[in-house]
Amino acid sequence: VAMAHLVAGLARCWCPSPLQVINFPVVQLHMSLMAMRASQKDFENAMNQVKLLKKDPGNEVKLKLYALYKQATEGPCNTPKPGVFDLISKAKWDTWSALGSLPKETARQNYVDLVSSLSSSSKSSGQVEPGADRKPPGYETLVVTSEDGITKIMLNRPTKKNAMNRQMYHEIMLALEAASKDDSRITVITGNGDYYSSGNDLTNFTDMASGKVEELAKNSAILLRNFVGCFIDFPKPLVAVVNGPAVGISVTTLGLFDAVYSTDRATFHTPFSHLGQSPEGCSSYTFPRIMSPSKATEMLIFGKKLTAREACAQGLVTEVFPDSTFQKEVWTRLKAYAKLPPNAMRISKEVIRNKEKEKLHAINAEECSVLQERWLSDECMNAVMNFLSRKAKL
Ligand SMILES: CCCCC/C=C/CC(=O)SCCNC(=O)CCNC(=O)[C@H](O)C(C)(C)COP(=O)(O)OP(=O)(O)OC[C@H]1O[C@@H](n2cnc3c(N)ncnc32)[C@H](O)[C@@H]1OP(=O)(O)O
Repeated sequence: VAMAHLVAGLARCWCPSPLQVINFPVVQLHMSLMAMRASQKDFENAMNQVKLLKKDPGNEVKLKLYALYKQATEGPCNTPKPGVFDLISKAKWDTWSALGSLPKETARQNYVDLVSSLSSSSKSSGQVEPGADRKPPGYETLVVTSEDGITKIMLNRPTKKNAMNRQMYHEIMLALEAASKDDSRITVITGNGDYYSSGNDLTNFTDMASGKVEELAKNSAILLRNFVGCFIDFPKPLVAVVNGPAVGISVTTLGLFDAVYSTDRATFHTPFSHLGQSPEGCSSYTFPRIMSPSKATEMLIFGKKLTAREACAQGLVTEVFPDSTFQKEVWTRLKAYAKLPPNAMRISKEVIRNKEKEKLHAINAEECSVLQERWLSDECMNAVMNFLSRKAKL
């Protein structure tokens, strides 16, 4: 349901008309192509053409259209930043704000050009296909359940070792938002299959090899910042049930959980240097504090892989359990914890987290902006290409 809300919300946000719907009638489109300087009339035409697009252009394009429309009509973003859990408004605000001081005329031209490119790639057959672009409700990359006072968010791409693709980042944010408001007392993140998660899905970077790499890097940095922001702000006790090896962002974000229970089969590593990347998930701040600066360096710079017992000795993991009894022991304990008074748990978390919330958000912003540059480096692109061409296992 939350996913449906986001999709519907974004479907509304890219076009000024409140009547905009997700399905588009199939209509032959007539374009004012390649106008060097878009007039107000061109702009109005483009707004009308947007409503006639046959194919849903996807959320990123809709956000871009929204931002360009706002910039063209109102100028630079001048509204207060929405809260981190107001996902749709925040995504819209971020995209508009990213346009900086782009002149109104240029934004108008870019809007017209973008609509033009969408329209020319939109096939027209003269028939309406009801429901063709409608997404089914629910999560595609997660299984989310709630019982015994515990909401369990299970990463569910076991054949890809639960690598986090863009869809999964968005769905985790939505699931956390929903869990923050449901009547559960504890929220758990775990993985399906033999891995907790192999971290960022490296195919997220495939598009960087072609076309608008700067734009993709910028959008990825915004997505990452919002994603990590949800962990910083999550108001209830958040527990990781680490059912197997964890890599990259699935390790760094552990520093933002309230407890981390691990099977003795799990390993933990962050191969950032191997990938030409740099730390994220606030790990540049949390890891040196949790471990010691030099132990954090071994992980974050040299990519040292820790066993579960080593990670526990370093303070990253709360407790390690034998794999054979892991699930039974952990869930028995969590069910007992979930009987504790919910308000007391929430308030205690608030007292602990509030001391450094602002700092964590600042660290998150800085890490994302450094990464945005890193993603464009040869070191990063070569490492990703190596993985995708199966030359290297990390
Ligand atoms: C929006 C952008 C935000 C960016 C945030 C940045 C985060 C930084 C990080 O997270 S860095 C960490 C990135 N992760 C990795 O580098 C891990 C890469 N994967 C591996 O090294 C290995 O796959 C493995 C060690 C995790 C597992 O090896 P194993 O041999 O046991 O299994 P396979 O390699 O055969 O994997 C099975 C299939 O899963 C696919 N896969 C696994 N991990 C990833 C991944 N991270 N990205 C994309 N795909 C992944 C793998 O390709 C296999 O798929 P196939 O069966 O179709 O070949």
